[in-house]
Amino acid sequence: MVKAAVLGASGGIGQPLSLLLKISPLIDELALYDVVNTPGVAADLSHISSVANLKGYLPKDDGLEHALTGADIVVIPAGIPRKPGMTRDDLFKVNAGIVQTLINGIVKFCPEAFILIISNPVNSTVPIAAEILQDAGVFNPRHLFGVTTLDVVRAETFVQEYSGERDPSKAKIPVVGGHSGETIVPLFSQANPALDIPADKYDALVHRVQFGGDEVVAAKDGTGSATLSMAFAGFRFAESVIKAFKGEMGIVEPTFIYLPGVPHGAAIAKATGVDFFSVPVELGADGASMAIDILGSATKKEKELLDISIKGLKGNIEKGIEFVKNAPPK
Ligand SMILES: NC(=O)c1ccc[n+]([C@@H]2O[C@H](COP(=O)([O-])OP(=O)(O)OC[C@H]3O[C@@H](n4cnc5c(N)ncnc54)[C@H](O)[C@@H]3O)[C@@H](O)[C@H]2O)c1
Ligand SMILES: O=C(O)C[C@H](O)C(=O)O
Repeated sequence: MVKAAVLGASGGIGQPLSLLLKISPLIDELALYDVVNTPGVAADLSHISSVANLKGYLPKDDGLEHALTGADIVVIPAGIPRKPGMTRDDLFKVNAGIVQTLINGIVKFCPEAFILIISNPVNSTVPIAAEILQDAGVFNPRHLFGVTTLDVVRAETFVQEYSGERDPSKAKIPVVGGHSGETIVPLFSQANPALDIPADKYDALVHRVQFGGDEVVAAKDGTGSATLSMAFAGFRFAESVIKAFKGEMGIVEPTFIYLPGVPHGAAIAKATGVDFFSVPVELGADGASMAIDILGSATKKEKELLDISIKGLKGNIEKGIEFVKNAPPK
């Protein structure tokens, strides 16, 4: 039996993500929580003739407690999205508090669940979650993931003309670092199968992966950011976590983790100087079973990109940790 919960289930990401989870045969029970509209979203999705038994919850009547109790996996797309002209860091003020509230709920009602954080800025919201879980004495770094799969999905899509794959997802391209602008680093040199990117196209391709989110924000013209592609990416990552939990071997996904708490991660933390970083991670029944160090094989150009990424990430991570340290005592 697998129970999944979506927090922020009525939103632009939450609704299509909940649809994908509802039709997945891997999930037996699905709980949808949001501060608004979950009765309608749940009523609608509950008519779909698929395996998952689905219920919607609001904050009233202990909704968060009911949504989270017994959950094996919690996916969090709650929080405000960007508008043109904003950075993901501009979302911190509002979203840090939302993530704090929801992680406090997880501490109380399902501290052993896998936690998948989509809410931006991921570079800071994941450290916020880690710090809260740590303070509560329930932090299992193998169970906490910042979802950076959309960066991988974009890289696969944008290199299709060079990968020659009819199905772009067949090209495995590790994307490492963080999830905002220059902290995102596609390692095209590590693609499998190998790519032949013309030298004069390389910089534009890297830039497109790093700033793909801005393309969508601009096109949506003030009405939000990526929702449908993110639902696809969030579902792909959640499905990988669940498949590994159920015993499937050999699943590897890049994800933003607390490196010192995951086997083989401490060496990467030492080499980069940051504790939180997205790297390819082997998933197992207990979550992140091993961080895979591919940074040493990066090209000179990729190492320059990594240096820029690390510089940016340090401030984002520190900001998340400080937020929890300075939070008023509960
Ligand atoms: N990690 C990524 O790659 C990635 C990609 C796209 C978007 N995002 C981020 O995901 C977040 C959500 O984006 P969206 O487009 O779905 O936004 P949205 O505004 O459409 O939906 C957010 C939902 O969160 C709900 N919410 C707010 N506070 C809540 C709380 N305390 N508890 C439960 N639910 C709450 C809202 O009611 C709303 O339904 C944003 O922060 C966005 O930047 C991340
Ligand atoms: O760009 C955004 O703000 C949303 C998301 O992080 C994305 O990469 O599309």
